[in-house]
Amino acid sequence: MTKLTPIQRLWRLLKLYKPEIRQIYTYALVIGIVNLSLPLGIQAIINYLQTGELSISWILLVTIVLVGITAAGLLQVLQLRIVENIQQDIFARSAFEFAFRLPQIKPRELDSQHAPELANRFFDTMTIQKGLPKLLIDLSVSSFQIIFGIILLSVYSIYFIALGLFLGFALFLLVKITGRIGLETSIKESKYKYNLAHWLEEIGRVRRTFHLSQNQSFHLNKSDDITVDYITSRESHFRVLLDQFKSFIGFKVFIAAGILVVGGLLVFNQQMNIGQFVAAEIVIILIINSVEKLVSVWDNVYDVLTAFEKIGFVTDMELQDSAGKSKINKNGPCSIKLKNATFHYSTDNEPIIDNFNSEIPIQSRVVLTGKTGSGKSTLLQILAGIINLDKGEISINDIPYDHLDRKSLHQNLGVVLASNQIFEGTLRENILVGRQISDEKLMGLMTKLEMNDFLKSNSKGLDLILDSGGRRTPRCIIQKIHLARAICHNPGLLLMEDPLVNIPKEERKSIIKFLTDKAHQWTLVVITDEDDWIANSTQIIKL
Ligand SMILES: Nc1ncnc2c1ncn2[C@@H]1O[C@H](COP(=O)(O)OP(=O)(O)OP(=O)(O)O)[C@@H](O)[C@H]1O
Repeated sequence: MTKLTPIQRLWRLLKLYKPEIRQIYTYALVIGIVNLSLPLGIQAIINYLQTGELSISWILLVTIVLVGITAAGLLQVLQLRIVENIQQDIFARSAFEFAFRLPQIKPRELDSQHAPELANRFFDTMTIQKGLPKLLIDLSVSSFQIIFGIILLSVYSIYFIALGLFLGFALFLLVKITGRIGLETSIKESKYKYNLAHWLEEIGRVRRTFHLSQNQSFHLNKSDDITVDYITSRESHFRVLLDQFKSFIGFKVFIAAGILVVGGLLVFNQQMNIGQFVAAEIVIILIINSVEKLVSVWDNVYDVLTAFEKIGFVTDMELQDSAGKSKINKNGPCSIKLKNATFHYSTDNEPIIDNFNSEIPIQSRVVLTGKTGSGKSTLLQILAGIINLDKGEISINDIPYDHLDRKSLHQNLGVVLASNQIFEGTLRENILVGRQISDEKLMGLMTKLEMNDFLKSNSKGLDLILDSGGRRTPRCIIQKIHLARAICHNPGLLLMEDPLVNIPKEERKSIIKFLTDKAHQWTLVVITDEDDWIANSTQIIKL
């Protein structure tokens, strides 16, 4: 997939809001024209005043100028409303994009990434939200103001056209020369900002370790290193901004000098009256203010483009495809075949699973063993359809995984992973994860898993709120929640990674008996080296 540039990403987003942006720009155009009514009105008013008479025309002109200013203000209010709608929409889009994508990203994409850290990039949605009004309103209003101002000035004198052209060309050069380097330095600065946020999260995650080894100041030194990198790159970016600002001061002086000299000479030579001179001065001030706005918006342009780059890193990650159309029956029994299965991680050259063959009949009770690092967890993820083989074939009920509708596989699958999978939510939510199962059935299952004492010990029952990672929940209960989650929907295939290590020995036997009972039609594959599991197994696979 070809990687989009930040500017292409910006265009792609703006295209979604074409009608709204067209409205914003139409209003900007009208505002640009209406704003010129001020200098023109003042010019006419001065001319009238010079006649020494107060007339109806004078009152009419003052009224027109005031109506013009009010109309421009009202149009700006409308612009703000449209931009606010776009901002809210961007937030909602981004929230769903992240929530949808994070669980679906191909494991290969995450081989060298820490998935929770990727969520930090969501905060750049706010940078886009905040930057967009400046980009859409300030940029449009300022640009039209400059264009119309120069057109109006050119009516007064041909010299002003030259001045306008010079200004336009100089601005173009400024953007061309400093734009790319500005974006590069901004992206670099942002990289260190994320590195630091990630490191601070790591300190928070293992805070006890750092608390106990505070004397070593290791965490402070590392924070210091990243902060120095950030400040150095921020300084380079700031220098680009500063260069742009300095160039602007040069333009400002040049333009002011030009208009004062040219305007003054035109008045002396009676090619321009005082009213026109004052009007031209006001137009110039409007132009200079607009240029100033453009320069200050530029910082936002970098921020917004950088934010697109950062968010794009996540949204570019490939998602797991649903693959084929063949479905397996919900709650139906499952047999599995592996033929010359081969897999290697992108960070390793050697395959972890190399030409592996195996057959697992329906209702098997399989124990998966092998020394550490032999690839047991990897094989479990292959069986679950989480990671795809490089070579060879894996099939379930004789349907190759390539042709299998992954959704139907996941509906018929129960998985217990070794890692903690408790999220912040109620006990019920943690077990069901969106499945529709009655409380009565759930309570029956929890009795089987000997969780009644725990349920009785808290007054909230299934509505008990668990912390992220189940910080205040006993490890034994966490493991039982994982188990309940895996079997509550009576799957056809049950894959488990050391599912009972934290459960007291005396309870393990009865849970193993329950899980391996012939009454359950699931096919069970468990990574373990415990004798009780082996004693109840029908097949042992050694890696
Ligand atoms: N996401 C990954 N990216 C790169 N290498 C990985 C990844 N996950 C595992 N590995 C490597 O693959 C090898 C097999 O890992 P795996 O976890 O499958 O083995 P295991 O038999 O389950 O080990 P253990 O019994 O210690 O849990 C190890 O060398 C491990 O370092």
